[in-house]
Amino acid sequence: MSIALRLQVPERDVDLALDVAAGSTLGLVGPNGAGKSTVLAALAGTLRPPHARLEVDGHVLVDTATGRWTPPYARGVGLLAQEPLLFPHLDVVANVAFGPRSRGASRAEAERIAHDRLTELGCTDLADRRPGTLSGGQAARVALARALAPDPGVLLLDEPMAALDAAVVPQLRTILAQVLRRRRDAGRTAVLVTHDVLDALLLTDTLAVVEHGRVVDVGPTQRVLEQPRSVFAAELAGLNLLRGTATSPGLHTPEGLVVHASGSTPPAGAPAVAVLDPAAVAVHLEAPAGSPRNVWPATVTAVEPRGRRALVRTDVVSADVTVDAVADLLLEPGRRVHLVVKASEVQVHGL
Ligand SMILES: Nc1ncnc2c1ncn2[C@@H]1O[C@H](COP(=O)(O)OP(=O)(O)OP(=O)(O)O)[C@@H](O)[C@H]1O
Repeated sequence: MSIALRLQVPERDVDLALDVAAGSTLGLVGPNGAGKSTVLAALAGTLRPPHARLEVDGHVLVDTATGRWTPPYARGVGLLAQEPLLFPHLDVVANVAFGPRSRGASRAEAERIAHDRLTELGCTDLADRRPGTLSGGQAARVALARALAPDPGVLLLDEPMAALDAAVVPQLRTILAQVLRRRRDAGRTAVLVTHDVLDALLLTDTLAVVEHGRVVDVGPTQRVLEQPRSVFAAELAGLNLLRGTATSPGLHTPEGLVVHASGSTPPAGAPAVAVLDPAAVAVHLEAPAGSPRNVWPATVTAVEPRGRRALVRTDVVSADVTVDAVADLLLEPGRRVHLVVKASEVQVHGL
């Protein structure tokens, strides 16, 4: 099912358009308060936006210009929220059977569907349990089975793994990837809100970056993460991003930083971003003399240890260095340093 959404919610400063191809999974990423949940609520029908048009599979479900409004239950849209939200007084089968039952399936048919979904997700053994007796990971799988039971054309996933123990996340991610693959083959569509780069890479085909209620970048997930055009996507991918204006050797930032890059660059004067891996950034206390490389004076703002290495954040870009280097150079917030980066490690992309 394809989705075409135009959405304006002025009181939330949301004004955006999103298109999802049939059979694909769109990821939504962005800072807190950017508008991701607002998009899901508009798709699910739990929010009645002042200005919106929503087409699913060519059918107009919402059009505020004509007064058209399709209530949530008639949209063929399923939602998996962060919390499982299972009915505590019903056993697992009855929870999963609830959707098909309320859409008119007989009790036997709804239970058959519920058992099929539980089998698909490897949790038939939970069928007779009450939600209160399930672990977080088990409850998440049952909640997924319940969301899938009515076979929604569009599945909305609102950070489905955010509330889970880190230990069970990889398993649920694998299950979700299998489910989405099967649904994709049937032309079913999904929209996933996440803060996790692995979720984005493993579960989504297309990634949209939402900031301040606007889509600031959208495209194939790998492109959005590897050639980020927004600071948020760069951070998500663990990369540095500098915004500025393209020049013949690279880029100038509004703060006066000169960035030398290699490879093709956009025409001089065009708005552009420079992208570089923190592992390509060396930290020195003195500027190396006569270096043909990028040398940027910077001040350390934070040091984040990560095993044998540490991410040294500065007011310019971050550097990924060994913990030995942190100790030898006495790197700590406030320390003045010089960051050194080869031009061949910097890519400049037009915006
Ligand atoms: N029920 C509501 N009523 C009014 N404003 C809201 C409501 N929910 C969210 N907002 C506002 O709308 C804007 C977008 O919020 P939204 O929850 O959609 O962002 P988000 O990207 O999902 O954030 P998060 O990652 O924190 O969940 C924010 O300014 C928020 O304060």
